[in-house]
Amino acid sequence: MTQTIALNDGTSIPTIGFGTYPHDGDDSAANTEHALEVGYRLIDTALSYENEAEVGEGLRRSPVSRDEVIVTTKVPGRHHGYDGARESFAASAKALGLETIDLLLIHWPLPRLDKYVDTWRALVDLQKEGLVRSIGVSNFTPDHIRRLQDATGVTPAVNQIELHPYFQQHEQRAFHAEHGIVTEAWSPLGRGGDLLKEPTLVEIAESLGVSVGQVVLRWHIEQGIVPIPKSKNPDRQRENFDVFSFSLTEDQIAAINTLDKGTPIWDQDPNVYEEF
Ligand SMILES: NC(=O)C1=CN([C@@H]2O[C@H](COP(=O)(O)OP(=O)(O)OC[C@H]3O[C@@H](n4cnc5c(N)ncnc54)[C@H](OP(=O)(O)O)[C@@H]3O)[C@@H](O)[C@H]2O)C=CC1
Ligand SMILES: O=C(O)C(=O)[C@@H](O)[C@H](O)C(=O)CO
Repeated sequence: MTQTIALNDGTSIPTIGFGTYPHDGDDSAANTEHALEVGYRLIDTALSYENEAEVGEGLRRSPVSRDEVIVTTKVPGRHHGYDGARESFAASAKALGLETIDLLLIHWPLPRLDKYVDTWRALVDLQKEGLVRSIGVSNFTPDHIRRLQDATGVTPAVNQIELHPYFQQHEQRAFHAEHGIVTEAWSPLGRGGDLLKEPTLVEIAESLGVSVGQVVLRWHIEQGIVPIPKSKNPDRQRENFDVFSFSLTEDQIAAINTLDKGTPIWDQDPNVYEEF
């Protein structure tokens, strides 16, 4: 059975999800279908990924029942504002072929536009209307989240942020813990780069007889962080989900915690980064 983590709105989500961007021209439908076969029950997409139709097709092809799957999508910068966010929801739902979306996030805050609070008001209403089950944000700093709370009284259920052993985001996570926000980790494997060759991780992986990727994902899960690894490779999709039959010791977690460089791998500061 899928392990889950509670959200602050009374629902829950699986402790690991499946990222779907980018699939490099591959068949997102086949990837989604295979991910469901492997056992993933949390699927991450976005209007901007331009693959919602294929993700929806994968859901329909799969024998896994719709109500077992949490489908996440996101409102991009070009749809910020109250009406824009509602239009974004409608476009995503249509593309996915779904009447309701399980988790809708604001993709980036784009503070210069100063529309993320109105965008949030739309998500709050969509949730009240039963069109969206849970609502959250992505790439929001504590200041951005405080503004949402002050304006609406509604705290996001989730904040999806870059998070891996090289960028551990301790302050942001402490803020989330204080406010009952679940942290989702994008690029949990550092996009398969140098992180997976890191000697400390290689040593831990060898001692446990698992892969470095599995160690990294287990590190997330053991700290209550929900990783959403992406893979277009069926074997790696399976490997990344196979992280529930071993655990890390406190010493191993402490050793991984020393790897934090304190800076993101990509130059995407949420205070200034704009993606439309
Ligand atoms: N909210 C946001 O702003 C953002 C959200 N996201 C979401 O997060 C998801 C994951 O992040 P992403 O940036 O893709 O990075 P990941 O850290 O998930 O890394 C994906 C890369 O690692 C490779 N890989 C996957 N599994 C393994 C493994 N076990 N061993 C070695 N290499 C592996 C993949 O290659 P291959 O496919 O060949 O296996 C791919 O190149 C995205 O798909 C998207 O859904 C991502 C960025 C920003
Ligand atoms: O993948 C996403 O969700 C994004 O927000 C992208 O911006 C991603 O970070 C990227 O590909 C940047 O080059």
